[in-house]
Amino acid sequence: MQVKICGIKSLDAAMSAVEAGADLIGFVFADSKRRISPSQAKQIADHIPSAVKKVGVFVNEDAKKMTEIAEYVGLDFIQLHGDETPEDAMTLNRPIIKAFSIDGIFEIESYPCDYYLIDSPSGRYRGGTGLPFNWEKLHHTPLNKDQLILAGGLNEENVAEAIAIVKPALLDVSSGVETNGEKDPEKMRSFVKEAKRAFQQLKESEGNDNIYTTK
Ligand SMILES: O=C(O)c1ccccc1N[C@@H]1O[C@H](COP(=O)(O)O)[C@@H](O)[C@H]1O
Repeated sequence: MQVKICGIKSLDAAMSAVEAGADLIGFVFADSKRRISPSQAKQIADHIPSAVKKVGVFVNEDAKKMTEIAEYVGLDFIQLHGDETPEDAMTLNRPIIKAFSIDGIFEIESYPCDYYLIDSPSGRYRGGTGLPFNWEKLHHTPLNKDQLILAGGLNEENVAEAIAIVKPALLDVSSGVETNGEKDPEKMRSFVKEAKRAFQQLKESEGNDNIYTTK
């Protein structure tokens, strides 16, 4: 299981996310209090080890512009967080993360993407609401867990329960690792530590279940 820390706006925040153990970091290029320009993102991205993947978050952006920004910044993934059509996604030059609201997951079927990100319904902006949804709703959805990213209001207190219920391949967090609107190094460390601990515990319990059921 991997952790993405989204809404990175400064080199300090990016380095703290890397030190905390984030596997991916996200830059928001959409209407948001976390919006960053492509040139600011490039200055940060140039200092990030290549093992940490860089994700650009877009909302209903022109496909040609997304491709240009991805090339310029050196993005590893494009995250589509709006109403982008499958045709839009197919023209892009990077692996795709497609965000769906928990209220719109019926649209997931056959969308051409590498990961499905399930988020809470939009608030003022299309994402980054800091609000969790009822994770049990995902139990009734036949999704490939290897492609599933869970987002929406995750934090150090609720992440273990979220992992136990949803068992996603990847977690995405933004608001839950901030204090007064800025990324908080201590919260990022605690979040990643707790997420990895909970995942390890889940793996061990599933391993034990397997041993038990094969006896
Ligand atoms: O973070 C934002 O401001 C944002 C704005 C527009 C689209 C997506 C955005 N972020 C994504 O929102 C979710 C959940 O964030 P949170 O943990 O609830 O704050 C996550 O996928 C971010 O990538």
